[in-house]
Amino acid sequence: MDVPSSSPRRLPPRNPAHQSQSSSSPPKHINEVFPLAPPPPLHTRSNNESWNPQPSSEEFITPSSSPSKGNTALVEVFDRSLQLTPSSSPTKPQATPSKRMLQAIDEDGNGAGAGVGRMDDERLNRKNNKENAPPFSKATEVSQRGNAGPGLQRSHAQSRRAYDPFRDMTIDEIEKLSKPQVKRLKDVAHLYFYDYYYNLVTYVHTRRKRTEDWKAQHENLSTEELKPAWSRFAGRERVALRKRRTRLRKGDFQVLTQVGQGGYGQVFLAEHKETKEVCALKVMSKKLLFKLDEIRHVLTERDILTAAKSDWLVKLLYAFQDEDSIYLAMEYVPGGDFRTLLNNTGVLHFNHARFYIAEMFASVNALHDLGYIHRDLKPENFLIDSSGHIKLTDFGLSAGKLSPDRMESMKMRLDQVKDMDIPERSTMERRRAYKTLRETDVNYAKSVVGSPDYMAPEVLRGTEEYDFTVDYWSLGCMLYEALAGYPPFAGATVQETWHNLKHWKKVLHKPEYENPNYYLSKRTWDLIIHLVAARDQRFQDFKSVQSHGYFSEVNWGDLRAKEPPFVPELDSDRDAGYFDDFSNEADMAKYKEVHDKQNALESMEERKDSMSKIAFVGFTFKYNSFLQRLEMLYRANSHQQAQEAEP
Ligand SMILES: Nc1ncnc2c1ncn2[C@@H]1O[C@H](COP(=O)(O)OP(=O)(O)OP(=O)(O)O)[C@@H](O)[C@H]1O
Repeated sequence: MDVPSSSPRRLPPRNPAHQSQSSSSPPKHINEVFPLAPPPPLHTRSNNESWNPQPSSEEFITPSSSPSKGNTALVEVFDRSLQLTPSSSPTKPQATPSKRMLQAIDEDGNGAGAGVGRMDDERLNRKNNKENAPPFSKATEVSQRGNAGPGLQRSHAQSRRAYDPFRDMTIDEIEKLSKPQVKRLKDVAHLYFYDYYYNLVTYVHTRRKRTEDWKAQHENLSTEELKPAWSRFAGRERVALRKRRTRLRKGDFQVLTQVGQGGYGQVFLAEHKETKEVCALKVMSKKLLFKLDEIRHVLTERDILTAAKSDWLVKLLYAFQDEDSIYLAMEYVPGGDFRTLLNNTGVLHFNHARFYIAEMFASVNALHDLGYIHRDLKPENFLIDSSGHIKLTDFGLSAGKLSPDRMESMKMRLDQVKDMDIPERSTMERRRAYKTLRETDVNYAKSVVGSPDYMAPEVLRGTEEYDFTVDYWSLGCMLYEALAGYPPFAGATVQETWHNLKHWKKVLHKPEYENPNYYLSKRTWDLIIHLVAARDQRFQDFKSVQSHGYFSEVNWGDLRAKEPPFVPELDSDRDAGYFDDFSNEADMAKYKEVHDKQNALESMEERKDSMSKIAFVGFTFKYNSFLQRLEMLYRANSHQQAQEAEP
């Protein structure tokens, strides 16, 4: 057996083949898998259609030039637009450029200097009105008419109280509205409009601010000096405008290397070509998702990633799609996963195991706080960040139920092994058998059905209701593995593992060690048997876990401040040395079953009818902290409205 190491900073071996990745030399095989797109075509438009330094009609929605005031005003704008309540006429702020400056700009008749055309106010207004048409037309119309009908004339507070969204609906319609899919689309629509308004308002605000700053900085220049400076400024603005109009595509990312292979696609280390932002880009084939009936799961994963504001959960930077694939660009977590750490260390020192299991509980609790159950936790889902702390990823199965195919397959396996004759095995035998199984059965870890080692029996059986404590079971199995060197139900073959799970009560034993210096303390075993336990014997909540004696040395309020046992040694933020080398045949062999299954599915006849665009509505996302704050404000606001409306 491996002797647990107590050296605090011994690092698991790295993968020298793909350490620091540079964007200039992507490995050849990656370009074959993921051909680099040509540079985006330059945006072409007429000379006249360029940025105009004059305040435009769309600026009326910028009530203040001070950012903090602007934010409050923004919420009011959203509030107003959502309520369709007329407010006092929006004021049109007057930018007051210095006379000399305007003179200098206007002198050549083209406004913004050589090469930069100028759109006259009227055309710009027309263009802006067109751009703003859908969300603003109603509100503008209302405020211009000054007579919005009895409902819309009420005061702000009155209209809030009197608003009943179900007023004119039939029972059928109300029922439809209560369905989860419809609720999700409603949330997506909300977010869409927030995003729309946020973009619109901040764009105008920052554009005005930039112009004002520029004017303030150039106040003392002579007329001759002003013209070229203005021309340069206008050029930069044109670039900013162009950028604003482009949608994210896979060609915007330079793939550096592959870092992961999942059941539905690959994960790449990638870099945004323009901003140089590094991310983990998860690419999933739409065809495969349809065929595996996994769309709901991927949408949930995107929803969770979007909602994740915790340091314990991997953050989503962007989500986008094209005809064939969907893309999740997540923060890149460079220290590899907990499986690699376990493989490299064998058995963990008891203090190190405590550190990791406490962090794993904290991350799983962050997911539970969002209202989701993971259901399929395994060491591969826990990533180690650059500081050595844990982050949870892969929320694909947190959608409610496993796919019917997978449930069927699991039930079949449980049924097949029920009468198997398994010899009694000692801890040592089981530890050795597990090691051999992992080493020889290269597909063990990546089986498409999933290795059942960590799954709670009620999830495997699929016949009864279950709750978030199924994740406690999985964490208990991981703690057992970290201390024993094998998960509690691991057998010498996969069938034996299924058999052990079926008879888990009989199979669960306290591990023994060859080295007499090692043993499981009473409190450690007590914790494990309250995690790997029947539903009614298991811990019922996170508080009970936290207050168990095993964690008495753990400061739950400040986990991330504690120095981790291992801190990855990274050459740069593009270092992929802690992940498998996907250009190495031996490393790739363990993904063979996944690839074969994916290829077989890909070549099956397509169900074009179901590949409808509607399935992925609301997938697109761009990380935006302000937007998230706004969403929270909106929720708080709705809550307040609901309370006000109560009799
Ligand atoms: N944000 C990230 N940073 C670094 N590596 C990552 C990141 N996300 C995923 N990976 C790597 O990619 C692997 C596969 O990712 P993930 O588990 O999300 O894919 P999946 O298709 O959902 O897998 P599964 O079939 O297990 O559900 C992970 O085990 C990990 O090694």
